[in-house]
Amino acid sequence: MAARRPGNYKPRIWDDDFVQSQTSSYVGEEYTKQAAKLKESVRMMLNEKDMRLLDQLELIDNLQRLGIHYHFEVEIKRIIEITYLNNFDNCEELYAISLHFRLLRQEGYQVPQEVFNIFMDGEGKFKRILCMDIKGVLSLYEASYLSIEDESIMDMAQEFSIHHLKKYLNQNMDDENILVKQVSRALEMPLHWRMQRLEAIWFIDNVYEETECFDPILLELAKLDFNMVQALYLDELKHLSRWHKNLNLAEVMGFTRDRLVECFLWSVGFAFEPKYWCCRKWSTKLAELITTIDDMYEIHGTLEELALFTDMVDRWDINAMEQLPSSIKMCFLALFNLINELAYDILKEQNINILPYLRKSWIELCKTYLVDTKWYYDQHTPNFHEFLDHAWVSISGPLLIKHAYICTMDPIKKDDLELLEKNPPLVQWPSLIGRLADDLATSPDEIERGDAPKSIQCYMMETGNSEENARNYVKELIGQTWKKMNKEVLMNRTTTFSKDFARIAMNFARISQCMYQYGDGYGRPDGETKRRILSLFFEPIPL
Ligand SMILES: CC(C)=CCC/C(C)=C/CC/C(C)=C/COP(=O)(O)OP(=O)(O)O
Repeated sequence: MAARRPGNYKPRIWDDDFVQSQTSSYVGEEYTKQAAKLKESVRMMLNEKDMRLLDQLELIDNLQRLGIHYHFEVEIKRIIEITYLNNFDNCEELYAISLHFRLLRQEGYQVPQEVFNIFMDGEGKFKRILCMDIKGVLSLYEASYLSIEDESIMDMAQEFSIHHLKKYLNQNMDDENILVKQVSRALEMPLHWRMQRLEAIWFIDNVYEETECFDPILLELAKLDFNMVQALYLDELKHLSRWHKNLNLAEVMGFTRDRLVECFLWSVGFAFEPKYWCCRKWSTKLAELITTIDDMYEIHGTLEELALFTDMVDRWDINAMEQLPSSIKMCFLALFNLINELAYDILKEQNINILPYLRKSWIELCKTYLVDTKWYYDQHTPNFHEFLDHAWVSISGPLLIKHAYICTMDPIKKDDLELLEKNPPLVQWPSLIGRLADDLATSPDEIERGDAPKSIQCYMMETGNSEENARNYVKELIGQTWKKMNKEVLMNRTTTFSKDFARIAMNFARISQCMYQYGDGYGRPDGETKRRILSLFFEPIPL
């Protein structure tokens, strides 16, 4: 049965010649020394004994927003611990309590929602007078996104703050002041959901200099560090671009999206810190390959070919390859080689054979793709929950998160691997958010191409609701899933994984929401995605 149909994807924007021609001057000892000096000054600030607790929290908040907190993990951990023990009992300021709540929950401390009781009136509502303090309301708004399920005070806080921030924005629409900018951006997407690296550029460019606690040392370090890390990313990208050119898979396949640099953007959103190059390298390669395989199942292969491909992945068997057309043969061999190479690297470095484990996650993904294809041929529209039950796997989140574990953890723990195989909440929730964000953005193109129905269409078919209602429902579900993820990850209830890995897993949700924030930033990468790539990888911040 022939099934090939055009994908109608936009061509790639960045080719290898462009990437290799780029240079950065932010390399070498001179910059390293300058950065080390600045870091020392910041460390002294963090260690200052007489600093007020609130000033310390503001400093941490600014370091995080500026994207340089990763240099000061030990100092930040110590301050947060002290702050938790001191409990902030004497403070009655909305801004401060909310900041305290957000920063502590972010680090996994179980600050109760009742800390906000002092801001409630006799009817159990937030006092109206608070709306005079917009800085405080904004802080409350950001804090409310650190909530978990069944926290009615936090739900009220979110509703209250959204209402008053919108009102403030309407009344100050033409004002250029810093608070207006911050409120407008926050309402678009809360800080807790944002990709950190892009947030750093925005904060450096638009906000920090105008804040009350501005410190030129922090700004200098933030700009310098950003440019030095950008130089590092450029080297990584050159390496990956050479690999991609050599592989030549997307070019030969023809029908698929060719998105190496965009895949690297996903990977930087996943794990931005310089020490995670191994994770960026493998996630970029995997994402490139998954994209090709996703397109193969969705638009290129026939059902017979795809069933055979799935079976070959299941058996990890190159002997059956001859029965496949050459494009699909190439795809299988590329997959086979890449995964064996990763397993070889880990065996070499850590003396663990992770191949059986990697294979399982590929089998899981390909089998899910095949179900999609069968639904497409049978013209079957699953109900919403039937769809979601498998679609959080088909977004490839579980595969990427599990591979990220392998690339970031040393030593890899057998117990962790066994737990990850069961797709614990730490894997499920970020993947589900990725799926829902993708469906919100890609459904118009998918309907036009005649792809299998995704969550929006399944919800509409099942409930008879309009597209707008379906979209609102999906947005609501994203919010609920964040709360579940906060509970599992931040409150550290069931996860035994390290905080670093938990953060990387959560970042899968963040980078997905970022990529699909203004439509399909991956399938159509010539708009906001292009601008983001330029500023993250190719344009240094002027010092
Ligand atoms: C963190 C990291 C490295 C992430 C990489 C994410 C990535 C590029 C995955 C590949 C899978 C994919 C192409 C999803 C979107 O396509 P689609 O909208 O066609 O997906 P669908 O067919 O499943 O709806």
